Amino acid sequence: MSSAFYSEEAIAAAAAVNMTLPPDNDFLHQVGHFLLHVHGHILPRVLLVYFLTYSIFILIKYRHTSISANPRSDLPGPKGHPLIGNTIEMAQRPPGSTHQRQMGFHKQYGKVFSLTVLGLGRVIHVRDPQAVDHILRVNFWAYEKGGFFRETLRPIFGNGIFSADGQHWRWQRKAASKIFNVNWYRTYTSTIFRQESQLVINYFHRITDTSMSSKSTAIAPTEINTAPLVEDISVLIPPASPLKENRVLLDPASKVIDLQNIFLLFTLDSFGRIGFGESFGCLIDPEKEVPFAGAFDRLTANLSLRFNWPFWRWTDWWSGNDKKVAEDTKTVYDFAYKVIRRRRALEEKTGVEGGGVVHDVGDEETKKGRGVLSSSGKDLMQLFMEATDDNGERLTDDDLKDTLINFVLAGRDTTAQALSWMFYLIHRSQTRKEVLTKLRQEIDTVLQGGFPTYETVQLQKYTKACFFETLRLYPSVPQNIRCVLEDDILPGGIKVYKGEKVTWGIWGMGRDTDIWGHDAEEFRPERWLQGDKFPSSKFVSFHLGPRTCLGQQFAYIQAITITSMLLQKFDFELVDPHNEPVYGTSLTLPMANGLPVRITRRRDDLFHREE
Ligand code: HEM
Repeated sequence: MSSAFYSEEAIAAAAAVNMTLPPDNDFLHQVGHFLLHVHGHILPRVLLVYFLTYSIFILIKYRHTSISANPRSDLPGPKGHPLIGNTIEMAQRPPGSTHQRQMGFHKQYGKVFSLTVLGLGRVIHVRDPQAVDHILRVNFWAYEKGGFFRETLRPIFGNGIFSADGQHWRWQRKAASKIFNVNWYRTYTSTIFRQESQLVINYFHRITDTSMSSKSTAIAPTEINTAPLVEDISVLIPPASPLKENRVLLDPASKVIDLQNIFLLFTLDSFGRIGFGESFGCLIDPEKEVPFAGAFDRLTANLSLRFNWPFWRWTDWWSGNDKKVAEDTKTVYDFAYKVIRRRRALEEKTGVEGGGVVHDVGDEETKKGRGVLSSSGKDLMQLFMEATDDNGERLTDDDLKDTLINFVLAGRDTTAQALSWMFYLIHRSQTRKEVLTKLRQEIDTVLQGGFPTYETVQLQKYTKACFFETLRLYPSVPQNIRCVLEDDILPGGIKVYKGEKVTWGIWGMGRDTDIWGHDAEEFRPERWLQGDKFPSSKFVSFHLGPRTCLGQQFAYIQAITITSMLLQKFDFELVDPHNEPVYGTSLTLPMANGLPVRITRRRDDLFHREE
């Protein structure tokens, strides 16, 4: 048999097994040839044409936006590059420029503008208190933190309250709300703030009263009245470590210290005691590195960079940064688990949830009969270990770890940074001298040389106004973002679609003359004393609505306590009183180079108190 269609081999193979081949006709022949031809020549061309047409379509569609964002001609904003939108510009964040740049865009495009960034999609920037109120309060459930926020910040927030959404967030909020109450502030936290402020004062006395080297500034442990509660505190205090990179005592001879660093140590030690009953021991020797604090700082700074840089997984791997993040995460987690294990052991020993720890923090002042109430209270760890969720379940060790880390972030950096900006503002050359005079007058009048308590803090309206005025100009959380869960219309008629992001710059809103009047840029605490609403709803530094900051009172009691105690005893002089400190890149608003100040004993200390 011969055939034009079948090959010799095919015919031979069919004969060998007695198989009859289908008829060899022209039609089949032609179909076969056609397919071969298409496969060999035309198909790649068809695919190529399809690919080119599709690419041109994509290039035209996303000529100014990132590939993940739907083009919107109804929104103004800086033109982006094809396919990547504004990704490159947004990734460039030299210290001290991010918020000014956002303000510049608002000036150019108005109250709303939008950008597109790979990985984030369309990000709509709003600068209208009504729109922010709508997102955070009025239509709260149409917005969430979202997967992007959670994944980017997972190493630090885990599933804690800051990154949780929906039911998981609601439960955590409910449990924490019960804890942050007036009674807890009055009997427990206020006392700890006072005791920790006293440690700072002791350290400052050593600097002002002697000429010394940085070595001799360590406070002898016996002088510390931190009342460690769970047996041996030394297990938690990090072992002796090298001198810090960020020094506290910058120049012993001229008594220059980095005040921001001191405030960070103060809030961390206070939080250690309030959070789990044990000080981190930072104020024992402020010059020594505390591994937990170092790791924590690097982690927050590193993770905040990931927000606007979609390629961080690859670049971090390439630069080895992912290893640093992993190391720092481990240091932070190890510490948290150590605290939890100790509590679990106590729980087992006592048979009571959390070990039933109640701290007696009655201090020296009570013993000296200076009218300060003896205090006792449960720490956050105890309160969270007692709590149950809606199904009656207790928190797991992982939940507790996330809770602890979330609260350290909430309670440490925010207040310490706000305090630093406040001391800068009240002492800089541009601020009226009268502000510091009024502040001191109020402190002296209310306290009469005594110690602040929960009750006296409530009377210090001017001090509180200084704190809020600081947070208006230098909000500890300078920018915030939400993911749109369902299509919505913002006040002013701006449409937002599911999956898009909305963001608002708190830093810029605090300086907006449309919101705060012509003197918006001026530090004027008096603006808080005009009405009876304190704070006003246009002030979003503590957030609004159901996710409002839970620690607002905590923060100002702490800030007013240490401010009062320091200004009672010391004069502060900025090393550079004329220039604004540069802020650093982080989730919060640190001063990139700290706050160098010269300290001396207060010249007009009317109520000299024996320490
Ligand atoms: C000056 C000090 C502080 C400022 C400016 C501040 C500001 C804020 C802001 C803006 C938020 C909203 C974050 C968001 O959901 O995107 C927030 C939430 C929160 N803050 Fe503060 N905070 C301060 C101090 C504190 C302190 C000292 C604590 C606790 C010890 C605390 C506990 C919390 C908690 C638990 C939340 C989460 C609330 C929730 O999601 O339901 N904050 N804070």
